[in-house]
Formats: sequence, structure tokens, C-alpha cells
Amino acid sequence: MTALFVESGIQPRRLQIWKQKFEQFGGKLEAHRSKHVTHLFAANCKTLQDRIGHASLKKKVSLKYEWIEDCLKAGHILPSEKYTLKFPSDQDTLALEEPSTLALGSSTIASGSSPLLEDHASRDTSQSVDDAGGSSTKKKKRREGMITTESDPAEESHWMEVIKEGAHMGMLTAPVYTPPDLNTHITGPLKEIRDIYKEALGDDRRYFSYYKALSVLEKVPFKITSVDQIKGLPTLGKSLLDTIQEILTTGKMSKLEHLKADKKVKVLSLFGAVWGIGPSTAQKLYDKGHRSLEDLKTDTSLTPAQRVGLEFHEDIIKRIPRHEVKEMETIVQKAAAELRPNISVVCGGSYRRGKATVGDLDIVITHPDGHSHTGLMNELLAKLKNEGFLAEDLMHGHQHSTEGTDSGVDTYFGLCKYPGREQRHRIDFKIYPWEMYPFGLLAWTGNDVLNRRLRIVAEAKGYKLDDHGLYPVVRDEHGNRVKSGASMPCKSEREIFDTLGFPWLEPHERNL
Ligand SMILES: Nc1ccn([C@H]2C[C@H](O)[C@@H](COP(=O)(O)OP(=O)(O)OP(=O)(O)O)O2)c(=O)n1
Ligand SMILES: [Mn+2]
Repeated sequence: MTALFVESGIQPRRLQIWKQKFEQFGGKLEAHRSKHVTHLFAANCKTLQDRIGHASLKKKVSLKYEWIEDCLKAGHILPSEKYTLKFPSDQDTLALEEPSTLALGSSTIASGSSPLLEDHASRDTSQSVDDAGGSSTKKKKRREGMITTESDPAEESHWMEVIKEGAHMGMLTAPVYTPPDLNTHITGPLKEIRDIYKEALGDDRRYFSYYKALSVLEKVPFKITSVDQIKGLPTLGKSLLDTIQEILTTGKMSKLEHLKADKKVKVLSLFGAVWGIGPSTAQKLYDKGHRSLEDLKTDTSLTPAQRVGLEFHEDIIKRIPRHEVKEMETIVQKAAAELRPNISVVCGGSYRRGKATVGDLDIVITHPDGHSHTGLMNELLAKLKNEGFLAEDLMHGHQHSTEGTDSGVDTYFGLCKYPGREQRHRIDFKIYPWEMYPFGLLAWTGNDVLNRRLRIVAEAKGYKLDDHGLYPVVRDEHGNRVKSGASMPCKSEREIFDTLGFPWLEPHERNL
């Protein structure tokens, strides 16, 4: 997107922020009208028309600044139709007078335009201020009712280019375009089949091809009604386009229907959903003749953790309301603080991202003094078991010790109980040394899509990112990328984003 910002009627400081964010997000700014400019931003129709002239507006997309503001709030790029500035020739004259709600009072505007773009003298400042004063909700309502949300072919092809580019660049222009999924009629069945290949059948090749196709399809910003609209997009091969054609014409996906009707697939999906049972174990159990979860309970080959996963399967697949998670976080915080004053205990995962219900508790722990975290795990587990909060163990170990040495990160997976209830919930503890903590917190807050995107960005910049750190990478004698030396020192999540040159996202903006 190459944009020209019409500055009249906008507070300079605000404008400065939008400009900065716009460029950070991969947009280009032009100071003057030119053929490169694809988008115009303005407070309202009047300021836009005064600055640009009606004739030059034709081929450009004209948007209200609110679009930028709302994108920043949402944490990703939103469809822009709702923010289009329309002119009397496009619709009735009523809308012309409607000012942007972002236009500000006269005192702030008097300070003039940005020093960076001196050409943009605000000669119509007073006019737009008057407009702002006359804002009317009624008008706004009527206006919104008139805006068409139908997709326009030019807009479609524009976004095709954007999506192609994003895929081509390994999505470096993050955050990429992620509008609400308008194509659930297509992505729904594709997700189902993707999950069957992953969890039940363990077919990584097929899983991955659906996974990649979905990441593209979810970004298509218009409702797909014909495969012609999406031909040529990356990762969509012939057979996938045929499948989409079938969904569009019949409303069904026969391949999925067959898989779902297949008794064996049903059983494998059922087994694969149990904690600790992956596709290969599911297959083994099936081959032994097991067909139900009841059957599995009699099997002596299950590990103790799988047995626990099975016993409490119904409990742990239930989602947990946010307020209960908060209370349970407090229980852990109190226990940990009694063992180590000043300890930091944070519930990460979907809870930290602000979700109303969460699948499990992902507790991330550290101590700011740099050493008091050591030896804490066993003491904390004992205390919480004693209090009746922790119930069963699933796994305890130094899971992330990749170099064969003790990395200093201690991990525990288990089940816990909300006070006064027998129902079990999944809980994880990860205790990090202070210097690794920002990386651990970032990784366990997620979501997984963001983690993947950050890793891709890190890779492109010659690093390897994981929950331990951000490591410079070199090639070994076989040409493999290996970590070299110490992690880049980052004292906060924000410093990690900065080091990667990735626009900062608050936790609630990380639901990508
Ligand atoms: N394959 C995975 C699994 C997890 N994670 C990271 C991102 C997740 O957000 C975080 C926690 O994992 P969860 O499976 O607990 O996922 P969420 O907490 O996001 O969701 P839920 O509400 O289902 O627990 O760990 C990841 O990057 N890749
Ligand atoms: Mn979680």
C-alpha cells in the first residue's frame, strides 16, 4: 500500500503515530500526489477533495483514518470497505458533510502540519474543524446503512497480489492480512480434514498441505463463490481447487464425508484426542482390536500418563471460564510466594491473550534475582499437592534440554482441581531462569500462529528463536543451521519484538 495522508483536520501527534505505524506495518508514504499512490487517507470527504481534487480521486482507494486506528486496535489488517470515503457522485449528498470522528478541536489543529511533509499545508483547517463540531450520530447511522460490503473485482485482484506477496516473502510483512474468515463454508471442512490427518492418521504430508492452503484461504478478504477467484494463489494446487469447486457446487466435501464415515478413522480420532496418545499409538491400539475408550482402560501397555489422560479425558477436554483461571493462578502465586518471596508467577497461553474460556493453565514462573528459581519446582509441586490443588502428574522433566545439558528450564505437566470441585484441569508449569524468561513467556503466551511467524522472521534475520532465547545462527559442515553462541540479551518481550523488527503486539493482540 502506498498512501498519501491528507493532514487537514488531524492532530499532528496523532498523525505522526499513524504514519509511524503505517510504515512499520509495511506501508509506504508519499508526500505528493503521484501514480504510485494506491490509497488516500483523510479525515473526511471534504478535506480529501480540497487537497486532491475530484478528478484525481478516481483510481485511488480513499479511506478514513479510522481504518488505521481500528487495525491497530484489532492487531491485524481489517477489510477496508466500511471505511471508504464516498462522494456525492457515488451516493446522495447527505454523506458529504459527515466528518470523521477523529477530527479534533481547533486548538490542537492550529499547530500545523507535520514537518516531514511540509507540502501538506492545512489551508482548509478551519473548515474541517467546523465539520467536526457538527458530527451527528443519526447521519452516521444512515451513512453506514448505505455502504455496500459487496466485493469489487479490482479490490479482489489487489488483495490477491497482497496475499501472493505475503506467501512469497515468507510472511515477513507481518502482521499479515487476517480479516475475519469470510469463507468458513470452505475452511470449515478443510480444517476438519486437516485435523483428521494430523491427530488420527498422523499423515504429516497431507496435514501440512491443508495447513498451508488454509493459511492462505483464511486471508482471502471476500466471499469465494467460484474457484476462478482464487486460481493462482500460492499453495492451492489442482486437487485442492477441485475440492473447493466440489464444496461450492455441492455444499459437501466427499473426501471428508468418507473419512468421517470410516469406522477406523473414527476410532483413531477418538484415541488420538486422549492426552499422551499420538497417531502411532492410536494405530497400535486399534491394531490390537480396541474400538472404544472403555476398551483402552483394560490395556496394560498404556503409560501411567496416558492412563491419567484416559481416566480424566471428559474432564480435561472441557474449557475453563476465565474467572476460575484467575483464582487458580492466585492459588499458585500464593504458594510460590510463600516458598520464594518476590517470585513471578504468570498464567500465559490463551488466558493471557484475554480469551473468555481457556483449554488449560500455562503457568510461567521466574525469579528476578536470577537464582531463586532453582530447586523451586519440587517444593512447589509438593506444596500444591499438599493443599489438594494438584491432583495427578503427567510429566515432569527438563523437557527443553536440547544440548544434552541442563538448560535450567524446569517443566511440569499435570492435572489440578478448582477448589471444592473434583473435575480435573490441565496445568503446566515452566520455570525459567531470569535471563530466559521473556523468551519463555512469549513462547507460552502464543498463539501458535504468532510463534511460527516470529520464528520465520528470526530465521530471515539470521537467528533461531525458541523459548530459551534468540540465537545467532551459523551453518555447520553439513550446511545445517545451528545456534552459535549466546542468545541476544532481551530483558522483555518488547525487546524481542524490537530486535526482530516486528511491530509490538499486546498479549490480547496475539490471537492471530
Ligand atoms: N504446538 C504448539 C503448542 C503450543 N504453543 C505455544 C503457543 C500457545 O499459545 C502456548 C500454549 O499452548 P496451548 O496448547 O495451551 O494453547 P493456548 O493456551 O493458546 O490455547 P488453549 O486455550 O487451548 O489452552 O504454547 C506453540 O507455539 N506450538
Ligand atoms: Mn493453554
